[in-house]
This record gives sequence, C-alpha cells and structure tokens, in this order.
Amino acid sequence: MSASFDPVKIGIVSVSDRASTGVYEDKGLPALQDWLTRALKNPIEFVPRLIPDEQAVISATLVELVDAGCSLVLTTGGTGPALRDVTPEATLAIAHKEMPGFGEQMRQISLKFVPTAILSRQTAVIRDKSLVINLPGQPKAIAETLEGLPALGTPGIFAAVPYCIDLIGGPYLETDDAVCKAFRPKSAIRASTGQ
Ligand SMILES: Nc1ncnc2c1ncn2[C@@H]1O[C@H](COP(=O)(O)OP(=O)(O)OP(=O)(O)O)[C@@H](O)[C@H]1O
Ligand SMILES: Nc1nc2c(c(=O)[nH]1)N[C@H]1C(S)=C(S)[C@@H](COP(=O)(O)O)O[C@H]1N2
Repeated sequence: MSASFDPVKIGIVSVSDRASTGVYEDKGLPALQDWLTRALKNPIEFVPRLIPDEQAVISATLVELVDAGCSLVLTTGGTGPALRDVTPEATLAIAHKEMPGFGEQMRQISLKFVPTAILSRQTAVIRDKSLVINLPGQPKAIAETLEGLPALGTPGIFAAVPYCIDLIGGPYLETDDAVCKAFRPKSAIRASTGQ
C-alpha cells in the first residue's frame, strides 16, 4: 500500500471592494493559491471567495467555509485603518478563540518590509475545527507574512500552522522545507505519511 498525505480543504478569501467589482483584477486569490500549493505537500481542495469589504458578508463567508469543512481559512485585505477595512472585526465576530500571536508575528515580519506594517490590525481565530487567519491586502504581503525571513531569525507565521491544526483535530499538514519549515514539538512529529 503506498503512503499518502492527508487531504486538506482550505478556504481562501480575498476581501476587496475594487477587485470584487472588477475595477482591478484580483491578485489575492492567485497569490494565496500559488503559495499554498508550493508550501504544502498535502493534496489541497481550495474553496475561493472574492467579496467586498462588508462586515456581515465577510463573517457569513467565514462561517460558510468553516461549516464546509475547511481546516484553514486565509483572508487577504481589509485589515487597515480605512473606514471600510473591517476584516478583523468580521473575523473576531465569528471566533470561538482568539489567536493573537499570528497578528503579532505578522506585524514583526512586515516591519522588515514596510514601516506601515503597524497599520495592519490582522488577527487569527479558531472556530470549531478551523483556523482563520487575516493577511494584509497587498498581494506581495501574502508570501512575505506566510514565509517570513527565517534566515534573519524571523520565521513566517505558516511555520506554526500545521501544529495548530493538529491541536484542533485537523489533517496532518506537511510542508516543503524549501518554502516553509514547519515546527512541531518532537512528541507531535509523525513518520512522514507521504513520499
Ligand atoms: N485583491 C487585490 N488584488 C490586486 N491588488 C490588490 C488587491 N487588494 C489590494 N491590492 C493592492 O494593494 C493596495 C492596497 O490594498 P488595500 O487593501 O489597502 O486596498 P483598499 O484601498 O482597501 O481597496 P480595495 O478594498 O478596493 O482593494 C491596493 O491599492 C491595490 O493596489
Ligand atoms: N508584508 C506587508 N505587510 C503590510 C504591507 C505590505 O506591503 N507588506 N502593507 C501595510 C499597509 S500599508 C497597510 S495599510 C496594512 C493593511 O492593509 P490591508 O488593509 O490591505 O489589509 O497592511 C500593512 N502590512
């Protein structure tokens, strides 16, 4: 019998007034899909959504994706101070647990790229068996925050995602170390399920 990686369902949500109305082409969903496909060895079923900066719509979309069985949901956009930026509020509104470390670490990483990193109010939450994480809206910020600058001692936030998903009862995620080296305590490391 050949070994295989656990399949995983991932929700990807681009929150942008202008991309969702066709003013510009959405680059958020392709950037998320591209990075996750490179980083994870598991077979991924993506559930994509492109929506405007409307708090009720964002919350309803997140609940829909969690209920559909997504173990991970990544949003991009709407984390800043502008009047229409409400992604963190919409995310906290559906939280069962807040996971503030993800936002703290993203701001540390982003400060290495832009001094305006502190304008992002991004957060992360657990709802049921799903981890929901906000990323900033600049398409290039997606890889920057997920991957970090490990050579400079600043790991990306994705390094902590597989173990977090273990702890909430999700699939065993395995990363390509060349893109992102995930960390698990020794007691949580399984013999590789794939090849
Ligand atoms: N989904 C996206 N696709 C392509 N480019 C984007 C996207 N989201 C943001 N950007 C780019 O990043 C810049 C800053 O993003 P920000 O999220 O602040 O946009 P915004 O001013 O809130 O507007 P909108 O919600 O209409 O995207 C935008 O001006 C745009 O150039
Ligand atoms: N890595 C990274 N983080 C970043 C940025 C960026 O370009 N790269 N832009 C910042 C800026 S200018 C803003 S206003 C906030 C919020 O962006 P959002 O509203 O698009 O989510 O993210 C910040 N974080």
